[in-house]
Amino acid sequence: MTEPQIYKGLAGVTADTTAISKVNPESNSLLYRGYPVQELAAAVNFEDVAWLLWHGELPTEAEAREFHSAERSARTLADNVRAAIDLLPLSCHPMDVSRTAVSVIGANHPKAEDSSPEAELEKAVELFAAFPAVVAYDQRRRRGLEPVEPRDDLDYSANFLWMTFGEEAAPEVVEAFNISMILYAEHSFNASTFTARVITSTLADLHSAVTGAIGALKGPLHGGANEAVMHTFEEIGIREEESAEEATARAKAWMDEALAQKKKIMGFGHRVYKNGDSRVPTMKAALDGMIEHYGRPEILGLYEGLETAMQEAKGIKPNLDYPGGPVYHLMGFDTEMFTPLFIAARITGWTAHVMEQRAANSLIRPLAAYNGPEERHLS
Ligand SMILES: CC(=O)SCCNC(=O)CCNC(=O)[C@H](O)C(C)(C)COP(=O)(O)OP(=O)(O)OC[C@H]1O[C@@H](n2cnc3c(N)ncnc32)[C@H](O)[C@@H]1OP(=O)(O)O
Ligand SMILES: O=C([O-])CC(=O)C(=O)O
Repeated sequence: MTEPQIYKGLAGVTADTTAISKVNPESNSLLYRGYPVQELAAAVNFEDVAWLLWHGELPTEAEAREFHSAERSARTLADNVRAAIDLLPLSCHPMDVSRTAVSVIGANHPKAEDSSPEAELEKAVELFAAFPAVVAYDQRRRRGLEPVEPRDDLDYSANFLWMTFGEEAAPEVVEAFNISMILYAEHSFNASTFTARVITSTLADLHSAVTGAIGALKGPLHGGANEAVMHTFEEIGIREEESAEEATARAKAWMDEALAQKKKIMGFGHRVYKNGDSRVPTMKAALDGMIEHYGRPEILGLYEGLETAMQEAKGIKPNLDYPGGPVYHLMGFDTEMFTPLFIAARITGWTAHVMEQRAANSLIRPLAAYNGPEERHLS
């Protein structure tokens, strides 16, 4: 009997088709429903990208008006979601809070077991609209602050920052946040999206799929890397009084030492892109803007020091989480909140994939080559 071919980590395996996004490592490009992501990031707001991912087209003016109003009216957390969050200890990770909150939001839904396309879209919109309040509520409770109610005169990104920090963010900060949400929104069959599709393939409901996807996103080989990048910066030491050059020198020395110890450095490398992540130039430009806005050249020094030392030693390039972490740090989020921010963005891609999977479903159930003991008996 011929041995089956094993594809460890499913690397290189094409599992299904998708019309939602195209990741092309050869041209180093990423298309959402055909549109280059950097064009979307420069021209539209995140709400409209969410619509695009769900519907396949950007909204018309009338559709946008109606959708923006639906999103603004669904931003408040139900009392039992707040109560569930309050029950969780402050020692738990914000990703655990996010996972629990999505589960409770799902349990609350009057159409929890209705998986018709209409019900599914309704759930996706409501989750998209409500989730920022989970992040903001958790960030504030960790700082001992009262929650801030949403404002329906602000768009998604401006309101997110308002609910988190209790003050209106500067337009350039809102813009950088909007760009980060768009870049994080969707990336084909990454581990968390595939998890959502596996769960959907059993005909489970949308909130179960998103809850499972959050679990897959938490790990540092996937979404948890944006938090891990910041821990690297913190370990090297963020010294506001330092020049970019001094920070670069310390970062390079840190990287050389870490690589000599054969450490894996979070924020570098990618399963699909081997020549640089298509989203990094756009996120790096947003980071440059935030460094200038907040007057923090030492962050650029650390960034460039690590990047250069990694390039020289191993030729491995940064992924989206590398500029993503410092962007959220400069905006004022606690490091542990970075991956929940990734959730807020990726809810759009996950739910688009849930709907695509359900529309042409086949149970996802691969084979395994058994390599345990031969058959044996108790006596
Ligand atoms: C938004 C996102 O989810 S992007 C991904 C975020 N994740 C990270 O940043 C975590 C750090 N990076 C990694 O662990 C990997 O690059 C992954 C998991 C993202 C991709 O992994 P794979 O495609 O399986 O590549 P793999 O881990 O086999 O790496 C290939 C080689 O490059 C090395 N390598 C890859 N990434 C790194 C890294 N970040 N630091 C050091 N070495 C690395 C590996 O050690 C391996 O070397 P070897 O051939 O000498 O053993
Ligand atoms: O595609 C991947 O494997 C990981 C990634 O970059 C993402 O999910 O954005």
